[in-house]
Amino acid sequence: MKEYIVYLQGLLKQNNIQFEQEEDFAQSKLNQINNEFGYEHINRYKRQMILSEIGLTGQQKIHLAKVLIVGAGGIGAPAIYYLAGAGVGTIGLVDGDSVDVSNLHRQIIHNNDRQGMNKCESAKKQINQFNPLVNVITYQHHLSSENAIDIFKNYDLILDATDNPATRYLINDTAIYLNKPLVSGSSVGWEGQITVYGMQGPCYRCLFPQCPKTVQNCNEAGVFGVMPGLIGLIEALQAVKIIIGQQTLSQKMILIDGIRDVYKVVKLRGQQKDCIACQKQIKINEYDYASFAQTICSTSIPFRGGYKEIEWKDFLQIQKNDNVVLLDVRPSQQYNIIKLDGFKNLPYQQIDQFQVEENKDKEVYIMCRRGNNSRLACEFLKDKIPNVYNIVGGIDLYAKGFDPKMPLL
Ligand SMILES: Nc1ncnc2c1ncn2[C@@H]1O[C@H](COP(=O)(O)OP(=O)(O)OP(=O)(O)O)[C@@H](O)[C@H]1O
Ligand SMILES: [Zn+2]
Repeated sequence: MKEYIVYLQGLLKQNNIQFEQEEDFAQSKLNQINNEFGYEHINRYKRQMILSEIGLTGQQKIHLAKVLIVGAGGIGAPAIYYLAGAGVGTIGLVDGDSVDVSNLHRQIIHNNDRQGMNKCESAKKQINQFNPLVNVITYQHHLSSENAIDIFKNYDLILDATDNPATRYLINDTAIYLNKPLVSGSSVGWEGQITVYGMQGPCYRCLFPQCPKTVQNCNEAGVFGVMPGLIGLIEALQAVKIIIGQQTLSQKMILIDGIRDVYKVVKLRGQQKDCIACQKQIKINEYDYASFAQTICSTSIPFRGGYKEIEWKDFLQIQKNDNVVLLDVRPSQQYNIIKLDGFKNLPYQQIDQFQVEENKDKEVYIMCRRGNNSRLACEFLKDKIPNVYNIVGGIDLYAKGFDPKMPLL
């Protein structure tokens, strides 16, 4: 009982809730637990309950905990699974996206039959079968500055399992504003990183007051499914350790390089006195997160002239003879997976290797994935070759207009 009261007092303090009679509150929680927590729970969780760090009290804390997971994608999927397996009593899920077949190599809580279904709904269906003792609450829309506080305030701790910097700052600011511990991870390519914000340590803004320019959230980067999987698992581990009062990754970060097998724990700098999130100087519902965290991928290259542009429908009418050169400037990995007849590959990064002398009297048509790098390639060649054309919209637009079944990479 005494241990419970201390734990509950901690929770109340964390959430800035003042209760006159904390003992009464603790007693009512205990009653709730006594009514809810029985043989069924012990049978299911006994293999972890016999661990000295968990025990009956720890398992009951886990049962009482309310954990919010934002994003039911690559990181969220294993986090949801393992937190439900561990017996977290209430799990909230926020995601407005629906299941796509290209998600399934990593988002293992979804399945083939649930393509097109909202991801929270799909995850809830899975958890209901997997562990019916868990109450899953779904928010089937994206988190925004308008709804974040209202959702977060119902939970004890937050997991960031999203993939874009604007949402990362929004989640950080809201969790810090409400004094909720935040477990935050990200993964791209073969890499992943994870830490815990708040809890007297730094927050995301303490570390990155300006949005890092290298942050990418575009699906262009590619990801090996195990990497977000690992990060999601460690997020679940951190969440449970916060609940049972064990040491966590606060002020530390795990960095994983899966292709080189490098696993590092680095120390982070502490909370910053001038951090506007930690100082609670941000009006979350008025803050423009999209402009603050504009990403490289969201920018599109404008047409600045000096070369010509052509639409696919006109390009397809052109006689392809020896005087016509077709260039695909996408990365070679993408070209090797899917290509259009007649196009040769020269990745944009190597455009300076284009044989100008050999081709300067020809018509050169350039395409890429969406029409941005091809514009840059045209800009590079426009003073060297008089007839350079950018094919507007790249192969994505071709697929949409002329071959709807073609996979978009
Ligand atoms: N503001 C937000 N609120 C809730 N969920 C979000 C928000 N922003 C992103 N997400 C979700 O976070 C998840 C991130 O998952 P993941 O990184 O695996 O990428 P994805 O968007 O599912 O896939 P892909 O990038 O291949 O299209 C997605 O399900 C996405 O919908
Ligand atoms: Zn901060």
